[in-house]
Amino acid sequence: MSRTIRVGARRSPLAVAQAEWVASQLEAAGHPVEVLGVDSLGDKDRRRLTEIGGTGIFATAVRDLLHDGSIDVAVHSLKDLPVAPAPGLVVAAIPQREDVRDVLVGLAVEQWRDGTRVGTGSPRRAVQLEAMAAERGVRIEVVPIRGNVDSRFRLVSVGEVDATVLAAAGLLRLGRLDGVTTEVTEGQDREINGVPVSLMPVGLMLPAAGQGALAVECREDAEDWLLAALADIDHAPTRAAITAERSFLGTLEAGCLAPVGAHAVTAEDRLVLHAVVGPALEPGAESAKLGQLLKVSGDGSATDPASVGRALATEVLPLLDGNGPTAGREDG
Ligand SMILES: NCc1[nH]cc(CCC(=O)O)c1CC(=O)O
Repeated sequence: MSRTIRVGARRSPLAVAQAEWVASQLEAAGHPVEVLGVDSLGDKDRRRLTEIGGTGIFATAVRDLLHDGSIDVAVHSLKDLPVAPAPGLVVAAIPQREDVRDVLVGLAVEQWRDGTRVGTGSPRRAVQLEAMAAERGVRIEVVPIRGNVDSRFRLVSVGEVDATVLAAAGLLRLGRLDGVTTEVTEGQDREINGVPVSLMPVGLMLPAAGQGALAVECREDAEDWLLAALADIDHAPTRAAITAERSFLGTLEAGCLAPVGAHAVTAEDRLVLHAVVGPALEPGAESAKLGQLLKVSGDGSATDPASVGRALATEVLPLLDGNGPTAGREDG
């Protein structure tokens, strides 16, 4: 017997938009749905994520409601979800991924000079931004910022930083790239509220494992009709790609906030995984270790994506030489 599906997510504008999107998918399949917002510690605490400690702070509050039965389904950004499975819960659906790329918001790379201030709280983005700058012979200053999409945008508009990096998926889900997305090609500048934006090719800025994808989670003892409803919105190629990316991350034992980028693409029965591993580096710290930015690729069968991720990580581990991503943590 089916009934109204209660979908819970954090109360941030992006999390709510994501939950509404999942709700609309379920509604289209004929299921009545109700969306509930949940307050989480990660949203209330304004310190840097690297200071708060613990992984999955965004997921915990929503998961608590799954456990106590006040919601049936939780919607998370996959890239914020720890790799380790949550006891008693299952990721019952991974819907089709949104654009996986990052967007450069503000001053274009060609205009970066020594001392250009680029804001990001993400070690993954920081190491790649610094490498891009180094390639052009300039030293930028990476400024540790965080906050939601709108507040990060504002820091650029008011000149607090010259540029920042945001996930295209977040901007798209919030409708910020509406009307421009189909025309925006990589590197071609567009403007949002007078601020230039440009999609960064994955060859330049490798996204975080799981970026652009959602995890739709429920209790493992959920009723069959609910599991079936969620299975209907699962997207097998996205699940395979994410499985490879996360098994790479998990094998490196890098937290979800580590300076690691991973992006998998499936083509028929094959899966190709590209990854980048940076030195354990605090944003804003002196980055004399840029030579350690390691770019690797591997491929294998799309039917066993976890082993593709594991194999690539196993190749990388000896190269890290004790300087790899330890408890490095990432805000994006
Ligand atoms: N870490 C914050 C976060 N988690 C998910 C997204 C965007 C949506 C996505 O990547 O799926 C963002 C914002 C950002 O990185 O710009």
